[in-house]
Amino acid sequence: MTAQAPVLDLDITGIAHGGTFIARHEGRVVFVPDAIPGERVRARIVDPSLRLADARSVQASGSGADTRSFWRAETLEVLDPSPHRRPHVWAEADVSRAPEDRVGGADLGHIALDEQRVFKRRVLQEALDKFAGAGLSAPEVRSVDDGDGTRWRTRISLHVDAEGRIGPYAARSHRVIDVASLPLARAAVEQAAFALRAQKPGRVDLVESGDERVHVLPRPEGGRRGRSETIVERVAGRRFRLDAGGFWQVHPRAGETLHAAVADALAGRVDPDATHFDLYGGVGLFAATLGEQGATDIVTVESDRRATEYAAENLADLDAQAVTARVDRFLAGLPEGTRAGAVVLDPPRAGAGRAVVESIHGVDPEAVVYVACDPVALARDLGTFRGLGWDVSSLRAFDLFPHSHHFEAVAVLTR
Ligand SMILES: C[S@@+](CC[C@H](N)C(=O)[O-])C[C@H]1O[C@@H](n2cnc3c(N)ncnc32)[C@H](O)[C@@H]1O
Repeated sequence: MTAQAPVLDLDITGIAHGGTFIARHEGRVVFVPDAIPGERVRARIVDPSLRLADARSVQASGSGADTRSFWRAETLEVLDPSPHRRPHVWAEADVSRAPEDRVGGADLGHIALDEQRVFKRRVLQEALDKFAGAGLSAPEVRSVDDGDGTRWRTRISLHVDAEGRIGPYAARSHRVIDVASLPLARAAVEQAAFALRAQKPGRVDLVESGDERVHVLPRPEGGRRGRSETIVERVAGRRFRLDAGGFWQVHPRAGETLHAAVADALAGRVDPDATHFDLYGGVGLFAATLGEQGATDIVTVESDRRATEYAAENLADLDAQAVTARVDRFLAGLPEGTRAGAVVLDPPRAGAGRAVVESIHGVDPEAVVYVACDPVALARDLGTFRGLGWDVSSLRAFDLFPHSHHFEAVAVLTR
């Protein structure tokens, strides 16, 4: 018999973290992209090892051939569309194209913008309920401008394949797709992307800096990632110098939005005599916020040496120390009895983790301000803080990644 992937008609009942949606088939969870809760879709199961014969035997016996608790699928056709469905904001990601030809990176772009934010809030609420303990309410995920959610990406990565094709990858694949538009990219970034010629296979990053110049950073396969040129970003009147290829938030309003949220959280909580910590500090954005709020003794900790060097320069007018270290090791090495004023942390997607949360608890700060880019990691870490006696005194969320499942949250913890 020819192996053939099963096609099923599925009712979409929920949204999962990561930009896919949830259906159930005979009790098993099926993750389905390009769908919306309330819809009925025709979808093909894509787990490579699962073929029609296996699926039938699983269905017939209720056990046996496939023991995984979930399947993955791809939407072939929307049978009963949601009122929130829109033509995809990126034509090359639309459900009308073959699944393998749909670009990735805009996994909510088929949903009305306001409703995307409702779904993001739901994802945060479900993560809080599951991992952070009872009684926390997810806030509204607020828009940071009144636009249509396009033209915000100051940073994009394109890929170059062996045939010299340049473009984004297809969703959940490493196949380069030729596209006629990059609607989430800033206009100048899109223009620079379409002007690219003859790149070596690998990746090409494009970065629009605060002065609206676009920098092209080729990253050929096997090439060493060297230093790139220095760029300047501006937040609340302060200049931040950084490596063009180094970390900086992607949305042009992100720096101001998060700086303002952290400043609100810190207001009245900065004791000028205490030592304050900016953990996962990058080039010093929130160390500067601490300084603006009256901190006079600030330590910013970051594992990337280049970023720390820039942080030292960027914060030269403040009494700030920029340390290159892994946060877990840095905190574990603090002298016994160290006490902190406020701690700001902005970890990568994996979150801070139990050991770091316990170390922060150990320095007994006045307040902890947690800037999060992953709702599940945030919820886990909030659960750990709450288990140690901390309260979540405020939680805000910002839609800094329209048309994708990502967003940022800022939590304040006090005791
Ligand atoms: C989400 S970024 C935040 C950067 C900065 N707060 C900002 O807003 O520009 C996370 C930063 O943590 C750094 N990082 C990742 N893992 C780390 C670790 N274990 N210890 C210290 N820094 C780490 C990354 O290099 C990155 O600069």
